Amino acid sequence: MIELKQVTKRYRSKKALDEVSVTLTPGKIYGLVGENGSGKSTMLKLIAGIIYPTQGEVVVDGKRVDRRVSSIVSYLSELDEYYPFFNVEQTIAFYHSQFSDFDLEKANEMLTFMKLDRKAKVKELSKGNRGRLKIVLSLSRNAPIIIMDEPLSGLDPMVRNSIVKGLISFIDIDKQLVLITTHEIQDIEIILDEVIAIKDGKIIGRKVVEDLREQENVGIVDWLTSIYE
Ligand SMILES: Nc1ncnc2c1ncn2[C@@H]1O[C@H](COP(=O)(O)OP(=O)(O)OP(=O)(O)O)[C@@H](O)[C@H]1O
Repeated sequence: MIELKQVTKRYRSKKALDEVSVTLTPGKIYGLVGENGSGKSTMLKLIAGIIYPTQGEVVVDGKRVDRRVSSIVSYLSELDEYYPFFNVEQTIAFYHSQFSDFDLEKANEMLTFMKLDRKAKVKELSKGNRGRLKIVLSLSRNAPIIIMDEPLSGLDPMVRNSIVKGLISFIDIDKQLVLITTHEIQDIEIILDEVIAIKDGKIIGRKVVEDLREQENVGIVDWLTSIYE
């Protein structure tokens, strides 16, 4: 479970999150959406314990986050954070050595699914293939919480669909809580349980995706357009 309690985060004079309170429960895939600079990455970094709130508290699985919580949170950052001279196989082996919950068998299945060349040097991979490798690394962990910052950015529109289908088959939805930020809302809509909209550091709406479809007969983009106006 993830709880943000009245969380404000300031970077010098800039308020990136403004008294945000939200509770996310296991067994669901959440989408966090909002314009550039609305505070999405800040929220993910607070949950991962990479940065800390200016006010309020972040609680993950019952514990106040006061340091990096990499043992329970698998965090896929927006940035490329691996050793460029390693090849794909060596990168997988490195992650396996770092995280006790890293599932080598799952990683190998995902590499095959993503059609990644195990011998290719990371620095020589295309942006799209680096994106695929990042997804493999983060989903290969049997961590209770998976947070992914823009997992589809840089991926070709033609392959996004198959990657999204892959995401769902490699997430253990009975046990894991997944939080994804994305601008590619339409591509990811199919796998989301709930969507949370953020604007200027405040949560301005939250919906169960099935309710939007069944009760309001609209998709996420229609709903976002209506609340952002
Ligand atoms: N390290 C930092 N120092 C100063 N300001 C920052 C820092 N990181 C983020 N900000 C500012 O905080 C606000 C929220 O940034 P954040 O990266 O959380 O937004 P975002 O919703 O993830 O944006 P994007 O969709 O562009 O990735 C922005 O105005 C950004 O410029």
